[in-house]
Amino acid sequence: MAILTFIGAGQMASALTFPTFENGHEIRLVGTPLDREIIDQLRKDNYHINLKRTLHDGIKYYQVEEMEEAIQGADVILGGVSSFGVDWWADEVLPKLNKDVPIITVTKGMIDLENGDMITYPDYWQSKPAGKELNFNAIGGPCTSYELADHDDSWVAFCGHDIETLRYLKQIFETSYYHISLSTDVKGVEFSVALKNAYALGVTLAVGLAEKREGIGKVHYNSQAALFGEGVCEMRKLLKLAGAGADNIVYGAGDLYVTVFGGRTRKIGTLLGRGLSFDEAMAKLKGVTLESIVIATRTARAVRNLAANGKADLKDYPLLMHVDEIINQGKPVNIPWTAFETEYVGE
Ligand SMILES: NC(=O)C1=CN([C@@H]2O[C@H](COP(=O)(O)OP(=O)(O)OC[C@H]3O[C@@H](n4cnc5c(N)ncnc54)[C@H](OP(=O)(O)O)[C@@H]3O)[C@@H](O)[C@H]2O)C=CC1
Ligand SMILES: O=C(CO)COP(=O)(O)O
Repeated sequence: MAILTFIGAGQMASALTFPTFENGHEIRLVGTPLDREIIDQLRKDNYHINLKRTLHDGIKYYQVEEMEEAIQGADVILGGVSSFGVDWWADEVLPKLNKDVPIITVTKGMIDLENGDMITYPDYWQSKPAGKELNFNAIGGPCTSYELADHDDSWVAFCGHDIETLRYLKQIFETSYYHISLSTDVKGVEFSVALKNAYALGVTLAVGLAEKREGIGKVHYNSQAALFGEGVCEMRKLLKLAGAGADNIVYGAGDLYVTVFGGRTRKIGTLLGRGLSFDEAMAKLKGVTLESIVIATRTARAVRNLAANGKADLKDYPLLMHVDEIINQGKPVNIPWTAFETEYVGE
């Protein structure tokens, strides 16, 4: 049995208590300053008010001021914040961690630098003085929290620089329904699953466009599939541009699929496709975790910066550029269909 301390009691970290608790480990779930109500309710009856599932009886719950007690004696630390909590995690959590205890984080995203370089969250945390000596690992791949809690079969990738640590983590987390590949290509896994959030917004514009034409609830798949194909194509190019292994597209494409059908990003793409302005759509979704906006903005900015230095061609990313125009320049949805067309002539 190992002692696992999860810091951040959002939906994904809380869903991961299912495989790990069922494997017989001691689970300590610590809330962020924003998770107070979640922890209060869990302490009463194990019910998670955002995940909308009852967690296993026996999990230990901690408010943020009890974090140090929860970290004492832990064998693994799991980071559960979203992109919006990355700096809180860097400032408030990293200084309390021990270099001999592996860390695994669920946060999907990346940070772009002024020169257009893109860095993963594990690399960002490692660049902090308190993170220098820590052993960061991360989870990527298609896995909605509520479906994991329901024991639907899920296949993800654990990535990190040390394969022995990854193997150790895998035997702690893996169950008959939570399947884990391992990869030391951290950039590849992390970028792939970060990018899917930008493109999930792009694909789900088609959901809203069909509803705008034919009424709410009307579904068409041709247009969604066309945007999905273009999205995967652009993600693959972006992986190469960022210096990451393009084979990792397998995790990003799977993640794009699940997010289009079951993720929160579907909500914003659909509203924009129906014709709401960006501000109207955001107002309707107040309180929903929408990382797609952050990732699309950062990715488009990185590509524009690289293009300005002759290292990228904006014409290779028409869907990303259009998503950026919609969310950052207030432009209406007008899918650039002809920009997706290609011509291939064999040898
Ligand atoms: N690796 C994987 O397999 C998967 C990863 N994910 C990713 O996991 C991450 C978390 O997702 P999920 O749990 O669903 O999201 P939630 O919104 O449920 O949880 C986010 C967590 O981050 C905290 N947080 C948000 N903003 C701040 C802040 N400014 N300071 C401190 N803490 C903050 C939240 O507090 P509060 O609850 O109050 O907002 C909460 O603890 C995301 O990056 C998501 O993309 C999602 C699915 C699968
Ligand atoms: O990352 C996810 C599934 O793998 C969930 O995506 P959303 O944040 O859009 O819900």
